[in-house]
Amino acid sequence: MATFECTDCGTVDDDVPTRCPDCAGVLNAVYDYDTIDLTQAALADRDGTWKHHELLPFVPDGIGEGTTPLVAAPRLADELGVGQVFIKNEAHNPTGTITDRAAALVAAAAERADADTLALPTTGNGGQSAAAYAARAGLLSRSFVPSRANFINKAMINVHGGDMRVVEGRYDDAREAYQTAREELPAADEEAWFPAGPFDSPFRHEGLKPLYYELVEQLDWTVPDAVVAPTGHGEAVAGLWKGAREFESVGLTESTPRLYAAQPDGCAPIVDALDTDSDPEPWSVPDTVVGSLEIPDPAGGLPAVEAVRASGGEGVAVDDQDLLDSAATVAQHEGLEVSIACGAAAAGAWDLAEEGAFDADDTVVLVNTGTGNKDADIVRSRLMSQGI
Ligand SMILES: N[C@@H](CCOP(=O)(O)O)C(=O)O
Repeated sequence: MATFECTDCGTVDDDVPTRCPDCAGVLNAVYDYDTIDLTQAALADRDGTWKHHELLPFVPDGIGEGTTPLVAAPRLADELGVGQVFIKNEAHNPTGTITDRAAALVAAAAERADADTLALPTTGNGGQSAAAYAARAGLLSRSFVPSRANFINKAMINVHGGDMRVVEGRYDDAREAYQTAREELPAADEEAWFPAGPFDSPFRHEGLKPLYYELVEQLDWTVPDAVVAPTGHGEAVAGLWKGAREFESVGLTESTPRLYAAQPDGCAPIVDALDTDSDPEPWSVPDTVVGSLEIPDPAGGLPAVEAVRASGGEGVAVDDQDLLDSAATVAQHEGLEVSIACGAAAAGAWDLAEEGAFDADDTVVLVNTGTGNKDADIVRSRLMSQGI
């Protein structure tokens, strides 16, 4: 059974909370790991991404999220000069993105809280996921989306029946519009809107940690040496680290991987904090082609920085041109259509390899956060500008 602990003041709540009732800090689900009896053999007999139910607050119904392929990338391994590279391919989620994992648990939490609406500011993917999972649960979704968001995200929010407010500008403009709308809600409606944005509740980052559980089992219970994850709000990195610590706590593994947070250099507050050994500061002029990673003031900046630091990894910031080229290289060398966010992880892995961050026998996992289809026009434009 989970209780929820504030990462700022330590207050514990055992209801279905969103932020800390005392200080509005970020909450984390905590479990009594000493009482959890999980073995590799027992897990081999279970199916599905939510099979580690002892390590979850509850199990959502789901629509096929998770259990995504871990695909070997031998040419990348050669190019990086490491033992093995794998790509955890989150493109296989129902709406083609890692955020489906988060939305599945958030929708289940909203039902338990008797809310009727998932409400969030989003760069696009989170809104599409929320719209899909809200539809499945018979809830409404209200997404506040910047005008620059991906066409497919916006179209599919509509197709799922979600309410969408397109806000002129970038993610911070959408977030401001969301906050204003929340503040203007009549008191009677406040409870109806379940906050479904990153770190607005303990459930989104909690929903991401099975990604780590899966990849360890897919590697035949070997802990990878390094995981490189595209990083915006820090949800994926925080979820990966929590999963890694938990598997170690319950005795399923004996070590944890080094985590590397990859961000575009046009918006890299988490990498900057890691490089300067400080807390994340809002990025003043965000400007990157990767809309889903253009998060100047990440909701999970501190948890992400702490996770990367504790893991022994580091941050890596990459140029837009390099990350687009890297997404195309993964498509051309490994046949996988990855998001341009994953292009940041791939470009980051090349930079990390060059600086000697990996050993020759390392197993390195890159997280592909979503389908390349949503970004096809951007990568294609880059290739055309090179005359390809
Ligand atoms: N959500 C992003 C990728 C990962 O970002 P983070 O917010 O979990 O750090 C996406 O949709 O591409």
